[in-house]
Amino acid sequence: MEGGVDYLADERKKAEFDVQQMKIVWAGSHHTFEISDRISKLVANDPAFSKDERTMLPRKELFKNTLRKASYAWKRINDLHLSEEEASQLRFYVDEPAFTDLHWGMFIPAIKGQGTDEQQKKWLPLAYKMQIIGCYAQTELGHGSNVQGLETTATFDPQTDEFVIHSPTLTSSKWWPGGLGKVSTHGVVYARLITDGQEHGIHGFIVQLRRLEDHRPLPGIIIGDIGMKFGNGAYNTMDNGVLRFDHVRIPRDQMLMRVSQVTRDGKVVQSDVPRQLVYGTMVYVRQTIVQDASCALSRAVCIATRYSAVRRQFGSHNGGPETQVIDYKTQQSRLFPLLASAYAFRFVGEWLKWLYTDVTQRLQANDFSTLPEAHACTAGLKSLTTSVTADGIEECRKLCGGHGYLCTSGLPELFAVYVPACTYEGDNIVLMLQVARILMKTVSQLGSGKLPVGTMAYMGRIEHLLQYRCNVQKAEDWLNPAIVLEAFEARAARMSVSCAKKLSKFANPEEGFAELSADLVEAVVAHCQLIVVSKFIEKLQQDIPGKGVKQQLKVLCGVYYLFLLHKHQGDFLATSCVTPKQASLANDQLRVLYSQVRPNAIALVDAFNYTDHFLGSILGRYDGNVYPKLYEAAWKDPLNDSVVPDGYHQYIRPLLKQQRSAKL
Ligand SMILES: CCCCCCCC/C=C\CCCCCCC/C=C/C(=O)SCCNC(=O)CCNC(=O)[C@H](O)C(C)(C)COP(=O)(O)OP(=O)(O)OC[C@H]1O[C@@H](n2cnc3c(N)ncnc32)[C@H](O)[C@@H]1OP(=O)(O)O
Ligand SMILES: Cc1cc2nc3c(=O)[nH]c(=O)nc-3n(C[C@H](O)[C@H](O)[C@H](O)COP(=O)(O)OP(=O)(O)OC[C@H]3O[C@@H](n4cnc5c(N)ncnc54)[C@H](O)[C@@H]3O)c2cc1C
Repeated sequence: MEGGVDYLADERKKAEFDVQQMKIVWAGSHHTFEISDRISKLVANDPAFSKDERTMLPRKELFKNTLRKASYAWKRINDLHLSEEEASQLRFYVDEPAFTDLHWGMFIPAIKGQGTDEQQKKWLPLAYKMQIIGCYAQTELGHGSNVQGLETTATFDPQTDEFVIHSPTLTSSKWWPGGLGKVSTHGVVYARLITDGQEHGIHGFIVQLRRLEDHRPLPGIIIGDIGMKFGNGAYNTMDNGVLRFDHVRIPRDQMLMRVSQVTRDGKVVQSDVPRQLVYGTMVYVRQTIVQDASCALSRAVCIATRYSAVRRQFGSHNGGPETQVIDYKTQQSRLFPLLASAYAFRFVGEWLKWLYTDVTQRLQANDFSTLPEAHACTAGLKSLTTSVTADGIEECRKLCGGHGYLCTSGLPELFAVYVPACTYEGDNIVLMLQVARILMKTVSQLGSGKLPVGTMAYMGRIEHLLQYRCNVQKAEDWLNPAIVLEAFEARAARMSVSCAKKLSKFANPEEGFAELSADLVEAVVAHCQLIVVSKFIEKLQQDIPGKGVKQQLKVLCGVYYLFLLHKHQGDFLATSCVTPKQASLANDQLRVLYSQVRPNAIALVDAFNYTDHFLGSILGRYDGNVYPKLYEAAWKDPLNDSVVPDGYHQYIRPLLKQQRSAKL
């Protein structure tokens, strides 16, 4: 509590579980909880990190303010000797998109993943100390999704042992990289490698963009910001940039050479590392985006849940209080599945982080066998979780009625910052189609004796899944995880097999794939939902201490999968995985679970342990003191600086005068 009366105290008393233990489950461990709790408070209590008025600042001031915060954050990180984990928590809780996200989140990982040991030794210490600041310059004006279509060229000049980086067309201008527009001194620039007149595909190059002395662009380089983006404040704190090269020369050893090398005489040598590792940074970031989805969704859900308990509308009896809107079943059926999804994404994000760490360790030992699984899981889950989260934030805004539309609710800015996650790091549909290719390949190999592995292993039981009949007889049967898993597996397998059968009728598989792409995306959604459900169920098999904690998670898990079953009952019925009667029983059980969530709802969002600073929402205040604070905030709007607005004499008075004389 941050002082004063707690208007949600009665709600908190209803909790049937140990909230402190749930906070630890949410954080992942005691250790992460301790760090995130300490650092979030450190940020919240430091006025230099205040977020007030961010949505009202003009772009230049907003950007300068972000620079100030980023530089102050760096000072705090050094003064307090924060570890890497603490530093990244600090940047997270400062909660303002900035060039540092790209420097730490993409530039450094690109060098780590694609640079040789020597290159890492040379560049990483400079980057770690922020003596250089980097961005990830891949997307161009003409191409983003189609990476092979990038036009920037890197032509090897054997005379000088240099690459010549060039933007041959307007559409080859780099366009979008965050941190590029006004800050980065360097970039990992993706370009078409050309040696001896021959093309060798897309590779990354470390290119210095600005002079370290005065920050001016180096000769042959044009850089700027691409302009205002969606929303007030929001992602406009980021300098997404445009960049053009006019025959800019860099030394040969600035091509990232872990995947392929160019020798002194211009020969291209492939190492035994797969080519796809050039895309490795995207796999890394997609994995962090899945973790971030649970943060963004939980944040919106926390706001909507607290406000739904404060807000009362209709239903007063004999002058008593009106009904809290959270008690309306329609409110619960919109809000609680999102609450459950936030927890589900938390656990699948945790698992994905494990998978990524495992793949990285294998890659270091030259074992590339799990790379396709990592690509499929990161691409599919990034798509699924960001789409649900973006829609979920908007649903939370609607759940807060009119006040949700105010900037002071925090929801408009959260939405504006979050929605591009459906596009960056791979457009969600484009990524789903990548997973579809892998799914179809898996189905086509089923007869060959090659057993599917990892998250596709269930396909290995295809005969059984095609014959499966669900044996749910009463609503409570839907609480049995084994029954649920089989139903989700059968649905996903049948949808994939159905697509594969249709595909096989096309003489040209590429044409068939294009024609069936909408159906394929639906099959991929079913496959990805199965992954999330199965990881939630796996989580429940762990030892989870704390009174009532596991029980609450079971309820949320049930809400998550039964909501999906209800929402996608068309899929389940069309594939004969469940009967109409069983679908109806699932919905009956879902209603029972909603009533079990209700008394715990506030405690379940308290378990996210968000400070009021981080939430940035009057509606989501911990103490529920919404109305006086909304009233107070309105008066701080610059429009209320004067009683009579600027422009009155120019525009309003003449209008009123003209109407008066017309009447007379
Ligand atoms: C308010 C809060 C603010 C503060 C928040 C702080 C906390 C934030 C935390 C997290 C958020 C992170 C924020 C990030 C900021 C955003 C920055 C954005 C950056 C970008 O957008 S960078 C640019 C990203 N671009 C893309 O993603 C492009 C998408 N396109 C592609 O990936 C590819 O081109 C393609 C895969 C779609 C197609 O490529 P290509 O034609 O070459 O390939 P195919 O022929 O289809 O496939 C060939 C072969 O390769 C396999 N493959 C493809 N990709 C991969 C991969 N990545 N890894 C491994 N393998 C891959 C594919 O399966 C094929 O295999 P087979 O040959 O069939 O076996
Ligand atoms: C806020 C933000 C930050 C970004 N930061 C960076 C950065 O730091 N560095 C960087 O390099 N890039 C960055 N990007 C660029 C981003 O990665 C691309 O915008 C993204 O990969 C999508 O590519 P695109 O813009 O080419 O979309 P397009 O591919 O042009 O998509 C347009 C439409 O076409 C559809 N489509 C495209 N291809 C297919 C297909 N094969 N089949 C079916 N439908 C298809 C898409 O689904 C979409 O509906 C950023 C973008 C944003 C919005």
